This record gives sequence, structure tokens and C-alpha cells, in this order.
Amino acid sequence: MKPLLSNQLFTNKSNRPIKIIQFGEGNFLRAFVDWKIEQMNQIGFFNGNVAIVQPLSNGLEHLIQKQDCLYTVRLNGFQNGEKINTNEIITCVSSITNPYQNFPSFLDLANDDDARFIISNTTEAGIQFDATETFSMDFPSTTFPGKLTQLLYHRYIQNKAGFILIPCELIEKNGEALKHAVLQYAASWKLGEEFINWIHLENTFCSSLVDQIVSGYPKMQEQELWDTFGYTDHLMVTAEPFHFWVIEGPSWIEDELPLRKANLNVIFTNDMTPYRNQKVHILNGSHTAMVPPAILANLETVEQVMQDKDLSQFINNLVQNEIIPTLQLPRNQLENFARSTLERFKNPFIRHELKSIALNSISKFKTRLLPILKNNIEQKRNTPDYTIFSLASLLFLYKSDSEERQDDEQVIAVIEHAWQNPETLVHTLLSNSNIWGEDLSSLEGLEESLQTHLNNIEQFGLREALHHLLAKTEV
Ligand SMILES: NC(=O)c1ccc[n+]([C@@H]2O[C@H](COP(=O)([O-])OP(=O)(O)OC[C@H]3O[C@@H](n4cnc5c(N)ncnc54)[C@H](O)[C@@H]3O)[C@@H](O)[C@H]2O)c1
Ligand SMILES: O=P(O)(O)OC[C@@H](O)[C@@H](O)[C@H](O)[C@H](O)CO
Repeated sequence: MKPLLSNQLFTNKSNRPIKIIQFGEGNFLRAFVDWKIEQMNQIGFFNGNVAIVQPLSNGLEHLIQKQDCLYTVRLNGFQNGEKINTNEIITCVSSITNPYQNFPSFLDLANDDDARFIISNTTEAGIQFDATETFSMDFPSTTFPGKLTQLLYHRYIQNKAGFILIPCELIEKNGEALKHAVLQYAASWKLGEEFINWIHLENTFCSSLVDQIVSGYPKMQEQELWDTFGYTDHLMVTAEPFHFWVIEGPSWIEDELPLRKANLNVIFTNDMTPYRNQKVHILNGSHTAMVPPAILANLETVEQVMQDKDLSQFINNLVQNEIIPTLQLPRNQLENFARSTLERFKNPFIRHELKSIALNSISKFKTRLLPILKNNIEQKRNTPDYTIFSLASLLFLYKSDSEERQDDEQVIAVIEHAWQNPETLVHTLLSNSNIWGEDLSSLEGLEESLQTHLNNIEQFGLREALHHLLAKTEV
């Protein structure tokens, strides 16, 4: 058994001021954000460390403490045709606090004058306001924005400077959404006009868009990697070498967060909308679209999908014929992004599990693919058969319980119930505004097309139904 990665084993750790408070200890933030902080520190541009806050009562606090906040980031894949395979110990995390175990030490983070940034990723579910919560400075709010409001309030009552907040949650205008939730708490908890003014004047909420495929803990190579490293690491995280961060906010932020000076692929802009649309629809949209048919075809990873003749053709046609025509950027830019995205999906060195993408597939379909489906129909292009085929596969996948069906319980119940009457299933589900936020049954041709694809999958099986679809497009 190799020794555990810890300060005892790795003695090069520097003491730097804590400049970043980070809500979230998940794989993504540790590979994407903390790796970048590490690069800035190494080149000598930042000299700042990170204090992590565990947003939920359960999490990695214990493991992170045990390893003295050290862990390895593995970048694996091709970049500009060159094979990249790096293993780097991340040293910029100073501490991790669990507000449920030690609320005073959580509030204490706000006392530090060096702390300048608040960065978060609490998944799409994290930025929430709960109107039923009452105010307390003795125990943590149940939500991330609630805890953040407590931290900000603690900072404000000591007359200290505010923060630059950069949420990374994959929701539209995440900076605005986070600020809105904090203001809702401030109002609901009656924290006063002066505090509300302090939030507006002293704090800068940026929206941001993140892009890097982080496949997470390399379970299957665990032992082999520990042998190579010469230490045991329960927090290893694997990611592709590609990374891209778009930060929407005032340009002076870049002086304080010199990511670009460290040659990192980051853009500071006053409008991230085009980058967001391109990424959410082409990359995340393809991911979400491939999951149900690929799972029904018994595939397990994104790479397997890209190696599969039928499914890779399916994704390619979906992107070219249905997604790209709906986006408002120059065609060649979109083509280039699509080409590099599909190349990234082929990365043979990371195991990106379809079941990890499958979580909450209905809400993902709603944000990533429904706008594509509607735009094609409303603009009277060809029927978006590929998007509809993916939806048919998803309904099929949700027909019965499986490992990959992890979604909102009410949504699952509605779909299961609708399957009890296959004759009316399509109309029942498309007209359910609770699921889609609107009635989709009146979209021209949608019911017929969805019914056809469902019938084909039911009658011939996924493969054969897919062949029908691909053959139809070739004609
Ligand atoms: N893995 C990727 O390739 C990738 C790439 C870009 C963006 N993302 C996004 O990043 C998010 C996190 O991914 P990850 O791989 O780090 O996942 P993870 O499971 O490793 O970490 C999830 C983190 O979110 C927190 N969290 C979960 N639900 C929460 C809630 N309701 N309230 C507050 N905090 C909550 C957890 O405490 C944890 O810190 C995902 O939602 C994903 O959309 C992931
Ligand atoms: O992380 P999710 O579950 O919201 O979505 C799954 C993938 O589409 C996503 O993680 C991408 O890999 C990532 O957004 C790439 O930047």
C-alpha cells in the first residue's frame, strides 16, 4: 500500500493569502478552477490560495482534510495534435470548511481582508431561493445563496469591502441569478436597505461560462495510477486538456485575476451570450441527445458513441442539419466549434460515462435541445427528426426504472403514468406544460413525428429504428 498524499509526503506547499472562497468541492471546480489558480501561482502572477466551503452536509470534507487539501489533476488527451498526459499535484487549496459542522469557522472566512473572490459550482440545482427559511446567524441556511447571504452579511457588518463573485453553474446568466437569489434572501430576512445597497455597490456579480470535459475520479485505473505516482490519492480527478472560461463583467477584473497573463484560455467580455449558445447547444446538446439512444444501444461511454458508425452519424447529422442552422454566429465559426467538439468526444484517454451525463435528462433536454426543436419547426426548416428521435429514445428509456433514469420524481411519475396508455402517450406528454414550461402539442408535425419514431423503436428496436432515420436523411 502506497502512502497517502499529504503534507508529510509533499513538503513543497506554499503559504499564500486566501484570495478565493469557493463554494463546492466537486470534481469540476477542483480540475477547472483550482488547476488554473495553481498555474497562475506557479508563474508568480497571483499568489493566492483557495478556501473551499462544502455546500451540502455530505461531501468530500473528510477526504480532503485527510489529504491536507492536496490532490492530483490528470490532463489526458490531444491538444493541437499533440498527446498530453500530465499529472499535477494541486497545492493552492488551503482549507475546507463544512458549515454544518462548524458554522463559526465558515463565517470567519468573511473576516479575511485578502479574500476577494467567491467562485462556485453547486450544479444546476444549487442557485435556489427558499422563501420558507428564517434568518439566523447561528446555523447555516439550507441553500447555497442563503449561506452566501449569511457570509456577505457577516462581512458587511464589519464594514469590509465586498467580493467579486464568479459562479460557474451551467445556468443562463448565472451571475444575475445568484445576485437575484441573494437579494431575495436579504429582503425576506429583512436585513435592511443599507445591506442591500452594500450588495449592489460593493460587490460585482459576473456571469460565466465554463467548458472542459471533466470525467472525474479514474476508478478503473486507480491502482495503476497510485503505483505510478508512488502515493495513494482518493481525490484524483481526470479532465481533457482543453479548457475555456468566458467571464462576463467589467474589464478591470482581469487585473485582479490574471488568468490570460498565465496563457490560460479565458475570455473577459461584456456579452457571453454567443459563446454560451454555441457551447450549450452544440456540445451539451449533443451530449444530451446521444445519451438515450446510446444507452438503449447498450453503449457506456461518449467515446464508444463516436466509434459507433450509426450513432456518430446520428450526432453529426443532428449538429449539422438541426443545431447549427439555428445559431446566430458565422457558419464557419460554428463548423469549427462543432468539428473540435466531436474530436474532443473521441478522446480515447478519458472514460466519460453516458450515465454521468444522463442525470436530469428531461431538464437538460429542455434547455439544450427544445430551443433547437422549436426553432426548426417555427422557421419551417425540415422536421428536426434527429432531435425528435432523441426525445423518443428518452421517453422509451424513462418507460421503466433503470440505473440511468435519475430525474425529478414528479417528472418520472408523469412519464410512467402516460406510458400506461400508449395511444395517448405522445399528446399527453407534449401538452404537459409542467414538464416543458409550455404546451408543445401544437408545434406543427411534432406529434406525428414523435409517434413515428416511438413506434419504430418499439417495433424494430433502437438500431433498426436508427437505420430507418439515417436512410431517410440520405435520400
Ligand atoms: N464534469 C464536467 O465535465 C463538467 C463540465 C462543465 C460543467 N460541469 C458542471 O459542473 C457541475 C458539477 O460537476 P462536478 O463534476 O463537479 O460534480 P460533483 O458531483 O463532483 O460535485 C457537485 C458539487 O455540487 C454541490 N451540490 C450538488 N447539489 C447541490 C445543491 N442542491 N446545493 C448546493 N450544492 C450542491 C456538491 O456539494 C458538490 O460540491 C455539474 O452540474 C455540471 O453541470 C461539469
Ligand atoms: O455536467 P452536466 O451533467 O450538466 O452535463 C453533462 C455534459 O454535457 C457536461 O458535463 C460537459 O461535459 C461539459 O459541460 C463540458 O464543458
